Amino acid sequence: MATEPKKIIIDTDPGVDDAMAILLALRSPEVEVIGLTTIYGNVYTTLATRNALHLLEIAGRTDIPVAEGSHVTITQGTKLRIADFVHGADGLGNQNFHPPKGKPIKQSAADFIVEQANLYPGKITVVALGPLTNIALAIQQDPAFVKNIGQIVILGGAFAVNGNVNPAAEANIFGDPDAADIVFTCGADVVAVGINVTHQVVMTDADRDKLVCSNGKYAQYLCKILEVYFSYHHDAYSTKGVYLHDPTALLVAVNPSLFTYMEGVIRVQTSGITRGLTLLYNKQKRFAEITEWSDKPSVKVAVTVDAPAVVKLFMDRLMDS
Ligand SMILES: O=c1[nH]cnc2c1ncn2[C@@H]1O[C@H](CO)[C@@H](O)[C@H]1O
Repeated sequence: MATEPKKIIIDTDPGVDDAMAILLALRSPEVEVIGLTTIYGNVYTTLATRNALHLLEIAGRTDIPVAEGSHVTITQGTKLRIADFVHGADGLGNQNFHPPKGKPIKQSAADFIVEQANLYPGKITVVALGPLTNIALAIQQDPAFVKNIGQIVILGGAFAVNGNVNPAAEANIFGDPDAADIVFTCGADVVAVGINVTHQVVMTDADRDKLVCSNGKYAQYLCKILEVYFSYHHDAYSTKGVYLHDPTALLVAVNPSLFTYMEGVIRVQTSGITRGLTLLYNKQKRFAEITEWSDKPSVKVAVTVDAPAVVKLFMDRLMDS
């Protein structure tokens, strides 16, 4: 069974759970990480780039290029919502690591994504873990992109549940709703994993103790940066653990059969009090009138997850590193 690993680009705003997802990807033989692209969200883009380079140095994988992404939203907005209260001011649990030695490549994130999709038509999966600005830019930049890109896996949205920024909106979609609407309706093979799914995947305090006790190099690193993320969850959600948002979405690229999916058309609310709301039309009713969902392409949306299997895979791969 010598199947080629799937080539993935991780578009990321590291971020504690981004760090988890990146390290998990590097420990997953099913995928080959061919690049990291950066975006604002959990931190500003400049810091996201620095953290991406740092994580690759920790992992000994400085062969993987980092391309810096947009500093503004797709509508040139500069008033960004940064979730440093979830991850620490440095994005990685306030550890104040040394600056990385490496530098990002000259290409922008969107240019890199477009180039790779052209080089390997149908073969690249983008795993988008932050606001969708870079992906929307790639779509706008190259009319052939939606045909060339293999799949876009999106961590984002809150499907038929409350958001985590406010009751309407999930953080990544709220970060750039206009970009999200472009990506969801672009016609590419898109899979969305919302917080209705990731909130089922909890790494408990006991799991963290197991990581602490293991000799895994990546496990040890993660334990250093986890404190802020854990205490935020204890305060905000009264859970005895943290949500594994980004690693869960990454596992859609690694092993899609850990999830079940439905299909439908997703539109994003771009203004008003429900800005950032994701609304899935499941096509069960044929409406008499033309709607804003009519004639838009369908995407896949994760609906259930084998949460124990996801947590186990995450733990096993990080402890065995
Ligand atoms: O309460 C929150 N507010 C803002 N961002 C959050 C919160 N919890 C998690 N994340 C971040 O946003 C993505 C999931 O929506 C995750 O990447 C997580 O790191």
